[in-house]
Amino acid sequence: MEKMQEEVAHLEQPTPLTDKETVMIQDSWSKVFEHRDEAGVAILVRLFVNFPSSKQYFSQFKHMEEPEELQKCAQLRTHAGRVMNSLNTLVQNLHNSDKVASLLKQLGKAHALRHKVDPVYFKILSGVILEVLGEVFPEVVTPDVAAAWTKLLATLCYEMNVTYEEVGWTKPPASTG
Ligand code: HEM
Repeated sequence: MEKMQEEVAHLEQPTPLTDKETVMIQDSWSKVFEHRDEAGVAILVRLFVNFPSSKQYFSQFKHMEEPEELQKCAQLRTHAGRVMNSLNTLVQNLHNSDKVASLLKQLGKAHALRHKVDPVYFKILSGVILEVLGEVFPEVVTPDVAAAWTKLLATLCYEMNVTYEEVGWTKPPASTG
């Protein structure tokens, strides 16, 4: 049964990443990014299988259930590539806080205004990213590395919520689709 948090507004702002955390994120990401296609697809398939309501935004696979079928779907693979490339740009710019802020603002605006994605799914996806990376890259994602990633993803979720509030996001009425 799909369980998700109802409320992610008013998350606390995480403290800025330390230099050590930044280096741990960049080093671990470079290893993950060598396998970006498989890693990205594994993360998104896990999201859509474990949290089926997150498929509602994707016309091509919102009714698909089988992981093998989801894995082959072009729209899923395209979004997986976009997620991995956006995270790569974010990770490469961690020393430039203005750039990080503008990347996250752009991401939040597009998902709030164009795709109308409920911000709760950023929190859910963050958990899935940590889970899958920990399983697939256990030597890379040590507890300290996982803690640094947890902080980065919490920052992403916090900034999504700030942007969603700024653009006046309101939850659309529940769909039966
Ligand atoms: C780390 C989190 C995420 C990143 C980096 C990301 C990145 C992107 C990018 C770069 C695009 C294409 C450019 C654009 O339209 O802005 C996109 C499109 C989209 N995203 Fe995300 N996304 C994330 C999370 C999510 C989540 C959690 C959902 C919904 C559950 C979602 C749903 C969509 C949809 C529906 C589109 C349009 C897809 C299409 O046109 O085929 N995204 N995303």
